Amino acid sequence: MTTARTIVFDLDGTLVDTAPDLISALNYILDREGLPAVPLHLARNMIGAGARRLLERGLELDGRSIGPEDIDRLTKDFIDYYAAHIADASRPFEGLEAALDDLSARGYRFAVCTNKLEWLSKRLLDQLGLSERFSAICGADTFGVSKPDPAILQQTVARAGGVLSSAIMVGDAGPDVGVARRAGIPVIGVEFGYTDVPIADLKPDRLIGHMADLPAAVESLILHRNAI
Ligand SMILES: O=C(O)COP(=O)(O)O
Ligand SMILES: [Mg+2]
Repeated sequence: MTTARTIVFDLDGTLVDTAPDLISALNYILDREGLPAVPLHLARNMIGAGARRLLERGLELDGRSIGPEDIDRLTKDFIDYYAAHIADASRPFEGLEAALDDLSARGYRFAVCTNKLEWLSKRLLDQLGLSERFSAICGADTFGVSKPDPAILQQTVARAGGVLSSAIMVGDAGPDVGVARRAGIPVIGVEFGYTDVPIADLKPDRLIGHMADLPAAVESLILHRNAI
């Protein structure tokens, strides 16, 4: 019996359009600190390196740099607020569930590898009714390393019961392409997510502009790999 192939997904900007709730939480903190709000279109591309980094980037926009203790305190407040509003406006990207149905019927299993905290990721996916679809949901605190460290991807695939040699990564930003490259697996980039560097410039193996195109991109990667 062969092990099911594993598709490992990034979460923010890949599975779920989380920017509205993340940026509301950021603006709640900025407002409390007496700083102006960051507009959604600017703030979207600051997502991707975890809550603390998002907050630091938000503060840097106003030329504010604060000490580690203040950042710790603000990060905690940010997470408390975000956790209470995690699925107010966040929704799966269009076509996600149909794409997962299609791929699952073809025998793929799924995992999540995100730089979000694990409990926040599980809470979000629970509230959207998506958790059951994933064999493993791993975040920046699950193994003590975050993307692009390849150890997080290796351990996520293992926790999902898969093997790295038949895994594919799907993501929207530099840490996702980086983690896949360093772990030696193919990567599909999505064009609808959050990234400061255009995803095409990061040269993923395939690029998709809509979730409906995911099954065909996966199959073409597998065909390509089998032909080598
Ligand atoms: O929340 C973040 O900053 C990153 O999350 P992601 O790794 O799922 O994109
Ligand atoms: Mg992302």
